[in-house]
Amino acid sequence: MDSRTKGKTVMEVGGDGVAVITLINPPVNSLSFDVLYNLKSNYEEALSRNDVKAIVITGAKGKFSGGFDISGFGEIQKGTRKEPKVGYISIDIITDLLEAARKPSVAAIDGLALGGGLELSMACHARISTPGAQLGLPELQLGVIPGFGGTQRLPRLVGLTKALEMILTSKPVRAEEGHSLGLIDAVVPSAELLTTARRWALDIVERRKPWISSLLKTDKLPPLGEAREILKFARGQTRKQAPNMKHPLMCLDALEMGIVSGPRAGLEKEAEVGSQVISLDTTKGLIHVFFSQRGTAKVPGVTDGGLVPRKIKKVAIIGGGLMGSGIATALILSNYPVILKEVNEKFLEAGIGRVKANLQSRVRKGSMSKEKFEKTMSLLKGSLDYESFRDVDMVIEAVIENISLKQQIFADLEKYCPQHCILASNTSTIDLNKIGERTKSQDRIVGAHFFSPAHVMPLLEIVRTNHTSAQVIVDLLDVGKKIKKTPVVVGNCTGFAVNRMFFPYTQAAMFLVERGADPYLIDMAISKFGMPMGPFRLCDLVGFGVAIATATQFIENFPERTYKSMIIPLMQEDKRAGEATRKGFYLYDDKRKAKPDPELKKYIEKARSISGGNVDPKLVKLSEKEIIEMTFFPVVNEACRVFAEGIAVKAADLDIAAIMGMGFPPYRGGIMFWADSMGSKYIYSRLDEWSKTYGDFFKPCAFLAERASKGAPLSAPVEQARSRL
Ligand SMILES: CCCCCCCCC[C@H](O)CC(=O)SCCNC(=O)CCNC(=O)[C@H](O)C(C)(C)COP(=O)(O)OP(=O)(O)OC[C@H]1O[C@@H](n2cnc3c(N)ncnc32)[C@H](O)[C@@H]1OP(=O)(O)O
Ligand SMILES: NC(=O)c1ccc[n+]([C@@H]2O[C@H](COP(=O)([O-])OP(=O)(O)OC[C@H]3O[C@@H](n4cnc5c(N)ncnc54)[C@H](O)[C@@H]3O)[C@@H](O)[C@H]2O)c1
Repeated sequence: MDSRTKGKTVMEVGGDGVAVITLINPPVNSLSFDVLYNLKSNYEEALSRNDVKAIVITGAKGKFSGGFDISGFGEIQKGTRKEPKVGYISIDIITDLLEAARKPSVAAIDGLALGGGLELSMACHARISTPGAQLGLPELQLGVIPGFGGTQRLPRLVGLTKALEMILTSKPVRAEEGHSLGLIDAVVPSAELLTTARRWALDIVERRKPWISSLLKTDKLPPLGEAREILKFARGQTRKQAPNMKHPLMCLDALEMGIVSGPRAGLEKEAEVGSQVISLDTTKGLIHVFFSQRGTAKVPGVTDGGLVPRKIKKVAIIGGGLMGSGIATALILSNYPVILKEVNEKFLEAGIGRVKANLQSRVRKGSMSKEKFEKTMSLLKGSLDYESFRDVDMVIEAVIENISLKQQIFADLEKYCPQHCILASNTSTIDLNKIGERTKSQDRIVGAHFFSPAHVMPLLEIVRTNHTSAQVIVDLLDVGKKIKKTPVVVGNCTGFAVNRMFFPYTQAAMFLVERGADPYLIDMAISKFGMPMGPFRLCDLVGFGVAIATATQFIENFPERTYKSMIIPLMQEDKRAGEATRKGFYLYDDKRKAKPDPELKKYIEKARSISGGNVDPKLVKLSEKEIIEMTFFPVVNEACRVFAEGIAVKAADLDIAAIMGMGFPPYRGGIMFWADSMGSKYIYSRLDEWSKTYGDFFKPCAFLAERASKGAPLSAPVEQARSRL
């Protein structure tokens, strides 16, 4: 393959008169412009050759196609590639050349047919797949819309309601479901895929099988009035669930146009809005997130050295509390045998009970069978001592946040565990060097920082000290992948990356209410911005015990930039400690529904008198934009410090850490991406102004000042910073 081209297709014509065109663009046979233009040439040749009666399209190496090459969108956004004429691929090539051809085509689908891949197959006259195939239109997840006719053909093949479900949720279906929906014509074993597809294609030629153009089907479409009602409902749901995004509604416009005015008009609308969505900021953010998420596992100096992950056969977890039980759940769900150690029978039973409850909730929801539950639980063994640790390959310590206890545990682990065993801690704040101080095993000590609930939250911060070996990082990256977490490798410091970014967020919110802003309006503005909840609701959820423990770490380690608010400690004194006590910033009913509490004022006023601050009329009347900036610019400031210190190697890692660890809205691209959309100069100037009025909590860091002075993006690589990785 020419190194300048991205992928190709090859065509082989068999003695049976079937031309097999294979999509080749590893690793997922994405449809790059090169692949698409090659496909067009192959097709034209197949149509012009007298020895070709029918065509089969398939993908190389067990994958049909993962869809349009997503980097192509980036090229168009950056202007490094000229956008083809609107509708050129979907109408001129896929519809008028392929689907309307006078020779039939069959898609032979193995592995995956996603996005443009599934759309290409839907333009074929039949689809044969293997049992494991995944079929879906996940485009909305990327900020784009199905743009190769998917908005028109999918409803005609599977019905409007199912098509809307598949498109709006971005979730794929398996082959069997695809078959029962009418998306797939036959499911056959892998070894029979091509022969069946060839035969099917010839059967169409010989009229033994129907020659179906999906675009012309109408039997699955509801009557117009009903279709309009269904679409109206879908629009309402979409507005509620994705209020800050335009592209899902634009996608519905294309669907509706096809139903109301016919498929050709629908295709034209799809092409028109498909082209418009590419330049939306939310689309840029989501595409950035797609690649950044995959980039987190690429750690310079670690993953580029040819190291192969060692097999982790057995894991031990110390502490079966909230975190330990969640981590154990995540591991056994991915078939790792786990030993859970606790301090006594009662706590052990409680820990195992929590794991059981985590799995039972899946059984109740129907996502796990009873047999699978039993089998998964059988991977978990309890222990009250270290005897069974003699053959474990990794230990994850998850006991309470107490340095001397953790130090003792690591010293014990060194005695009982084999020499190769990875010694990981789930600490959220403590310096790992301190934890390993009483051992000689610094090279195998690492942080495995899960987020609560550990079996649900997708992020795993892998914390590396100066001594942690590259092999240990590679091993943990592999475990992370196997338990379906997105790992972000960070350096060792108080709070690592996520908690360091989180802290100024809640602190800024406390500062604002002490100076007169309304906490409930702050929460509302931040939810509207796209966070799952505002900082006050979050503090209630986490519990004030954890909030105070974290604050203490920050006050000790970063005193110069910590805003010391007494609101939470004052409430804690009155035994209102958040949602668990039914009282915090909000009051909670039996159903955990939160409602504002007029008594909160009392605590705010008392905290204000302790801190000596005054109500500031400007802060009482903040606009939503100002609330967002005053809470998130301090986060950007801290993210800049984390980046400059080399705690994160890439700004994009902080974007993923913020999205997956803090709930930052993915369509804003992550904290650094969002900051760059506003510009370093603007952020610097705002922080600088606030720091002059309100103090050092807002003071812009040197990195931000430097980038602002050059007008440089915050996400540009740090050349000079001494990377800790
Ligand atoms: C204005 C006119 C422009 C032209 C018209 C455009 C119209 C577009 C029409 C079309 O409807 C749009 C699309 O098709 S958008 C793409 C839709 N497809 C997807 O969203 C699938 C995305 N990929 C995945 O979900 C997963 O990668 C996977 C396919 C399920 C595989 O998962 P797995 O865990 O095995 O591997 P990963 O680590 O995720 O990926 C491996 C590497 O492959 C890269 N990659 C995956 N998919 C694509 C893709 N579609 N385009 C480009 N690259 C892709 C991924 O980045 C990984 O790369 P590495 O370098 O990290 O190895
Ligand atoms: N709670 C969170 O949201 C969260 C998030 C990320 C990380 N963390 C970190 O995870 C760790 C655990 O937190 P948690 O919330 O699960 O605490 P927890 O109090 O719920 O659980 C701790 C458990 O450790 C057990 N334990 C104590 N000493 C032990 C010993 N010597 N051997 C075995 N078990 C022992 C206790 O009996 C208890 O069940 C802490 O370091 C915390 O900072 C917590």
